Amino acid sequence: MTVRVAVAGASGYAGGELLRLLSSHPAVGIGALTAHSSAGRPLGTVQPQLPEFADRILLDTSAASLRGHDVVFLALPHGQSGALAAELEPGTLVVDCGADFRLRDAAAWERFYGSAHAGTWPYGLPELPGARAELKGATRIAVPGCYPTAVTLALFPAYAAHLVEPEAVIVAASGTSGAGRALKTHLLGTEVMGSMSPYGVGGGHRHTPEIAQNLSRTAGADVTVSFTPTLAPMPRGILATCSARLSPAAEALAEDDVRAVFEAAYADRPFVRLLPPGQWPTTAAVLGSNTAQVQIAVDPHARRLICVSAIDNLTKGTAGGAVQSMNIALGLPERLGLPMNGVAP
Ligand SMILES: NC(=O)C1=CN([C@@H]2O[C@H](COP(=O)(O)OP(=O)(O)OC[C@H]3O[C@@H](n4cnc5c(N)ncnc54)[C@H](OP(=O)(O)O)[C@@H]3O)[C@@H](O)[C@H]2O)C=CC1
Ligand SMILES: CC(=O)N[C@@H](CCC(=O)OP(=O)(O)O)C(=O)O
Repeated sequence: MTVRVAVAGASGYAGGELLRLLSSHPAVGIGALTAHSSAGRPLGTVQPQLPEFADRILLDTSAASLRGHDVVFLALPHGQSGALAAELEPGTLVVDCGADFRLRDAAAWERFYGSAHAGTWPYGLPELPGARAELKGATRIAVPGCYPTAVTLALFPAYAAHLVEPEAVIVAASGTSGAGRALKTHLLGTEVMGSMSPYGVGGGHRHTPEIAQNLSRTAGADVTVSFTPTLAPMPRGILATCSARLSPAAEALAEDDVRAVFEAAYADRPFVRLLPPGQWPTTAAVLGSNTAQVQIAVDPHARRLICVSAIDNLTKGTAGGAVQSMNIALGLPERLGLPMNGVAP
């Protein structure tokens, strides 16, 4: 079977990573590639790392150019997906890398994104308990944000097993590609090189409600999240350091017992790797791979559980996660076409 796939936003970072992965996916044939300001140009002029598609002319992003495919990936700025998806055939699988359909709470959407809520689609984080059943056969999928992917993978076992209190503190560093390709002053090389800086401090980042939604869904109770993102001088990668107070019952557990809970939770999640004791996740080790590395520690003095994860924001954090969800939706093997190994050094 060949699945005919279109990529909208093929000139952007997420679109480029989708094409890198889809080009070696054995069940996929690449159809239309669309863009906005780069429409009319050959893809090779904006994605020189993809020689296989160098001569493909980027089309305008419209329903007309995207219709007639089995799968359409949308890698567009927030707010662009809803109207476009509504014009595509209901039987087409639409996988949206943007945020438009991630949140269930319309009020939270309006507060953090400042526009009308478009709706809610099945959430494309297959590792979350119950997610695979929801994704199988789905024709609309909302791919998670990159920080929510890193944080949720690190913390969900603790919330699923009620090891921690419903209040998490997260500090995460991201590479600059997380902000997309469009030129932004704070991402100029001279300002970003040799420096780390926080942003969205004080609960203002739009991924805060998405992280809370994932952890609350897992815990079956409201989880409050304090999330501080930071910008790191590297092109790709997220390192998320997450902690939560141990629940009274879990305080008596040895670290090995907590570890056993995480091992069980990740047992059938091929893209999550709990590292051996003493080894810590690094962004370098997951570069270009769809793997999330996780490590945990119990801090008995502070009575907190610390969970650290590393992902490549463009692979597991966007395009890889999107392809993984596509595989499940179409009934293909979850790992098909996805790299488990990274690029190093
Ligand atoms: N970067 C990341 O780590 C992650 C990104 N995402 C999401 O994926 C989506 C794409 O992000 P990313 O690739 O980083 O962004 P980029 O800025 O790199 O790319 C944006 C793409 O959208 C196109 N575009 C721009 N404006 C419009 C418009 N008005 N209408 C239609 N198309 C338009 C651009 O075309 P052109 O260049 O021709 O103008 C380009 O192809 C976003 O929703 C983002 O939030 C999700 C998770 C992580
Ligand atoms: C470093 C950086 O700027 N990162 C982006 C997150 C990227 C991401 O996951 O994106 P979406 O939710 O937009 O899909 C940010 O903080 O806005």
